[in-house]
Amino acid sequence: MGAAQPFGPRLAAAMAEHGPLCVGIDPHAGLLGAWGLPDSVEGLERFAATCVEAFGGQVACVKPQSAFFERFGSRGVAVLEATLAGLRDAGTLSLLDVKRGDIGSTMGAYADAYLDEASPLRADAITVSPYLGYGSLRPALDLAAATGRGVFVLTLTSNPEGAAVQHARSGGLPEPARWPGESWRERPSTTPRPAPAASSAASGSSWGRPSGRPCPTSTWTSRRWAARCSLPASAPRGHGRGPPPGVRPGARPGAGVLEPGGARRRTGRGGAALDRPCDGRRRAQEPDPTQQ
Ligand SMILES: O=c1ccn([C@@H]2O[C@H](COP(=O)(O)O)[C@@H](O)[C@H]2O)c(=O)[nH]1
Repeated sequence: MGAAQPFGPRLAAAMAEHGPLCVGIDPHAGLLGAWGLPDSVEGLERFAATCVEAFGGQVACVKPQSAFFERFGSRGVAVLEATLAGLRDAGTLSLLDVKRGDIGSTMGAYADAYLDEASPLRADAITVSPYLGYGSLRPALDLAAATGRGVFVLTLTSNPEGAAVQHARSGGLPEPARWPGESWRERPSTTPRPAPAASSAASGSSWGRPSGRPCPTSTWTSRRWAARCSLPASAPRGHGRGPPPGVRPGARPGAGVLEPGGARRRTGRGGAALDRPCDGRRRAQEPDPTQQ
């Protein structure tokens, strides 16, 4: 594989032509019903085909949610294949929302399923979950880079339950990935601060976070998109060239338990000590346990 144009410039071009809108296809039972369609594979097929016809060639990107196709089994997955093919034929970028994340050969198989040029379920980009560690995503990141596809890594999601994990803080051992520059502004100056350029190059991070926005929202998601797409084509993009921002190179992962209520419990030597979940506003007010 070689000459595929990277996804970033392709998305930037699509947005320049059609605007920043990414249309989600989420055919849940209620929506099918509202369209006067049965909650069946036939209804799904009709809904998805209408979306392809309506949005193909009109918007920068379409995001089918895989779960709403998978719930109908192999026939639903066949509709998803047809939907992705229809978008391809229309020249519209597809972002398949599958939120996959696993380790080793399993992650490799997910990558093959969605990012390989020969796969019937290939999309222009997918969503992945970094819960098993950003490095576990490497098979997807590498294949995407090789085939000119994109990988959107979940960081902050819009659901309220996400904060317990996504905003958990470590006790000085490897921390959850942070937005470049986010935590360092809040911390005392004794905290080591990586040089911004080195940090972003090492992490391959390409997201930008608007400052002063403590809570994730759906609107926020589209801002991240815009920030990502406005980066120059030469900027490193999520290829796992190093630890994420806020994680020291060479830092060891370890085990830790997040107790109900947020109390911290170490689970052994080198354990990553997650303490309490918090939202951004509380975090700014609370003392930082790593500085005590
Ligand atoms: O943080 C999030 C939240 C939702 N999604 C996906 O988007 C659609 C629905 O979003 P709404 O906010 O309900 O309109 C669905 O496919 C979710 O899985 C997401 O990707 N990230």
